[in-house]
Amino acid sequence: MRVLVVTAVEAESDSVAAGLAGHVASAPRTLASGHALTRLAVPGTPGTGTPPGVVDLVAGGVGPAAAAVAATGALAAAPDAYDLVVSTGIGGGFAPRAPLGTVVVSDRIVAADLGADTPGGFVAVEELGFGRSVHLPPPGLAERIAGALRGGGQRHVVAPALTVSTVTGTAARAAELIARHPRAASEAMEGFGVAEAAAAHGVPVVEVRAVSNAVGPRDRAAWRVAEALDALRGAFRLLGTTVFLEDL
Ligand SMILES: O=C(O)c1cccc(C(=O)CC[C@H]2O[C@@H](n3cnc4c(=O)[nH]cnc43)[C@H](O)[C@@H]2O)c1
Repeated sequence: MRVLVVTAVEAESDSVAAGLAGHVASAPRTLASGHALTRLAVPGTPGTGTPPGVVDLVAGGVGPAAAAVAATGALAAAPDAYDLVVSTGIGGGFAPRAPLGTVVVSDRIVAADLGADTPGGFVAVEELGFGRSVHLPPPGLAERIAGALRGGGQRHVVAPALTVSTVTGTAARAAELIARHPRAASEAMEGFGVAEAAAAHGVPVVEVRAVSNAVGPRDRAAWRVAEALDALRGAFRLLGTTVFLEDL
């Protein structure tokens, strides 16, 4: 399978690369968007019929717009080159569903603040008649990814992944989001941007987040980024030997 993996920062894409055991990395090439794309050739498993895979990595920057630009740069540079796009990196977790270190696999990718604030509360963009705020991964993909993580003992949850442009910093905001999205497990800033680019190019998308902090009152001291990056590496180690080498 040919997979495009979009992260926000290099530390996240480095964790993904470290997890894809046995890969052979090419020298980075620069996309027209200015982003560096690194290609990993992931060997198949001889004698099992598992084909080799290709994973391209791009660190596109923080936020949905930057992520959309980077994903579009890679997708437009190689039309029909990808079977799947993955938005991944660290993210906030909604307690109690996603404690620190949990890997959240999206069954929905939601732009949680795309809409209008009104006296009656938030109105999503589709209710305003201007488009969409939800993208869905292919049926069954999140469960297949979860199966690979479960097999490797990685703590994980299949749930909606929220995308915001402003990191939640209060309990009230966290409560507002979970009231609108009761099953949500993660909050990050790039997923929906990557999903929009993938949809525009007709390529399936999924989001995979490793929880670095609790969504709620701002407490930077409580963030556990290194642990989350390690969980991300572990998740992609498992995915690189199973899901990423299968056909969608
Ligand atoms: O609150 C701060 O002072 C602060 C300082 C530096 C960076 C941040 C970020 O929020 C980094 C956002 C970056 O990390 C992802 N991320 C991780 N946890 C969350 C979260 O709880 N909510 C949203 N995004 C999160 C995100 O995808 C970005 O790439 C804050």
